[in-house]
Amino acid sequence: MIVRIDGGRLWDAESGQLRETSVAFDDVTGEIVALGQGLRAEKVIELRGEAVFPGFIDMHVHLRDPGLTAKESLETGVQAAAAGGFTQVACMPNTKPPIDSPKLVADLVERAKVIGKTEVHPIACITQGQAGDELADYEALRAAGAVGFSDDGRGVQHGGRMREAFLRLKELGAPAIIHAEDETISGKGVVHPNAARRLGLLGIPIEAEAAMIARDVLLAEQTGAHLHVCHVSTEPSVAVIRWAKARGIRVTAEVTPHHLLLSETAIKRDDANWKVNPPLQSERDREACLEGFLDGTLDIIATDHAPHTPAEKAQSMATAPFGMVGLETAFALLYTYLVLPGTVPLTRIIEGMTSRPARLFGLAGGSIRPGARADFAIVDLQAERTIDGDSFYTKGRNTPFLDWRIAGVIKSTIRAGQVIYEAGEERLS
Ligand SMILES: NC(=O)N[C@@H](CC(=O)O)C(=O)O
Ligand SMILES: [Zn+2]
Repeated sequence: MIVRIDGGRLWDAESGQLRETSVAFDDVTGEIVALGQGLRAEKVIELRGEAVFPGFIDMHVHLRDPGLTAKESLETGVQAAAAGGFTQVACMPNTKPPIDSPKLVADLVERAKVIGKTEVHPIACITQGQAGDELADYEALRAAGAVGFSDDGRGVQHGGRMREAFLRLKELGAPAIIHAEDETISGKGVVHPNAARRLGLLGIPIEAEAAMIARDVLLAEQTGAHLHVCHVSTEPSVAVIRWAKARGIRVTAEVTPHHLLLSETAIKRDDANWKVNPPLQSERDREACLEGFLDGTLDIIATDHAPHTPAEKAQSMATAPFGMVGLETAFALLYTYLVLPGTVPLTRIIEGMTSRPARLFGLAGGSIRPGARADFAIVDLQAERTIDGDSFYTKGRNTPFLDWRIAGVIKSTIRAGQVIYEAGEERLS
């Protein structure tokens, strides 16, 4: 059946504007058929001036399934994703057991299809069991549906092992997605050294991140593999990536909403909702990330959605796990606090959440044009709300953005021509 969306303002990537026009898609093939006025359709979705963006894509989320489902399950994770306007997410393998076998990859893809909400692209382990030693079977994992490889949650500490991984990934044409952290530098630290001093905690020296990025861009240069750097958070990291790109090294990078919006100066007390890895860094680091995102050094936005239970996060920062939830607040936070004040153009945010991740990782979607997959995030940019954990679809409540005012409410999300989220729908469990 041909379905038409009327009354919306469609995102036009070329002009970077919203345009009052219609779009028609086929809900059987799941593809966009045409844009413009007077399109024939058998069904009409009537909007009231909402913005229609390409479905958002998040290349870094933790769905905690299998094994850690007290924090999140595949069901609640993909519902939270859909509620955030995301039609595709890539999930990290630091589950229990870690995603290091083709069966675990295929299971996630299959189960997500059955749930029928956001599409899930598993990222499989670089090393077996994320133990940092024996390499996983990339070919088999890729064949099962892995979109890339990462030991996220930890960096691969052994440079020689990482070099072997790069050689194999180059052969396969798959990206190495790195959590950059030299643990001999970060040690047992939990926050930026300034916050550590204020609160009597252990600090994470900021060079723990850039030191490993420097190692890996050199390995990527020599091996020719695609290196993708997760959650970049410091000024020297941005400088190293900028240098590597200028040199022609195949490196891409992501930045999170929290590292663009918050710095360690905002941490007022020992509250584990503010504990994340890499940590909130200095104001100077935050500004460098913003600049890096604006000039394209940092390619894409990723949430690093990392749910934990309220009990885990009720602990002191010294012992609570690292991580913040982000799927349901990402777009609105960026829109309200970067776009509306004029700091970042809307087009850069949308590109960082749609077309760029699609292009970098060879995914469907990411643009609104005939023949593209009918993936849409439908957003009321005028509507405002206050961030309230009780309204979340994720099981996680761990965010430092509780009570922040935001503009931009996701009204509905469509993936491959199917409505996968409607504001106010019931929670899955
Ligand atoms: N980012 C975090 O603070 N935590 C992540 C791990 C990670 O992405 O490094 C987690 O799995 O909880
Ligand atoms: Zn990480």
